[in-house]
Amino acid sequence: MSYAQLLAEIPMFESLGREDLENMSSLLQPRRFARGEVIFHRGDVGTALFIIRRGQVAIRLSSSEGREITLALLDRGDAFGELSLLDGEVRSTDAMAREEAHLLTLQREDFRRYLETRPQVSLALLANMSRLVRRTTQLVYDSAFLDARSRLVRVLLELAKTQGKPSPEGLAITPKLTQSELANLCGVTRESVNKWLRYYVREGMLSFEGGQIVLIQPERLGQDAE
Ligand SMILES: Nc1ncnc2c1ncn2[C@@H]1O[C@@H]2COP(=O)(O)O[C@H]2[C@H]1O
Repeated sequence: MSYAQLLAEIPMFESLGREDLENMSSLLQPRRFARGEVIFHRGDVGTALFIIRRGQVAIRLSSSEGREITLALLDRGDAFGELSLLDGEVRSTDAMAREEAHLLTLQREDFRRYLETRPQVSLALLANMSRLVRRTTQLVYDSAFLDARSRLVRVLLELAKTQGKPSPEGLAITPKLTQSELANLCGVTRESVNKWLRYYVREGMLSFEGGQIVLIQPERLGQDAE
């Protein structure tokens, strides 16, 4: 698939016409990262926007004692690294390739030129940033008001909504997540995740298929954690 076709699938650039897409394609640089490789660190200077062609990228924060929170799991067609290009500050998070990742970069000046000359791209970017602020607010709400079980359920339901695929038993969460990764996404301990996953398997609301979590009865799961 050509770069222009991929760009046309990205909500931020979907308003661009064919000529703009071809033009932007010619400005993209391919970059490959091995599984587990760091794409950038929090605090690095941001010089480019990243677009995912293949693979999965985790947007993460880590503490000096080695604790981690995963803010988002991104895959094909997602773009990241826009914040530092907009405000000129350093990278706000770490980004790491969860599996071999084929990325494209668009340099800051080129990205900004599209924002300045194509209002639809700026509006789509604002919509994207609104979602990001909402998700971050939700994260603050969850950490302040929800217990471990409800946070786990909320993250499972969100993953199923954004990255779920129908499976024979229910709705499979496509990224294969270890319990530690799930714990990092929920901001709870791995032990809690283990305890509640086993509970929901026993209750018949959840199962595992080839390493993927399957929500058998998402509605019941949602009601259970309310
Ligand atoms: N809370 C968040 N949820 C999802 N993505 C984020 C969040 N915070 C930052 N990012 C992305 O991670 C990137 C890190 O580098 P930037 O700060 O340049 O741009 C950031 C956004 O693209």
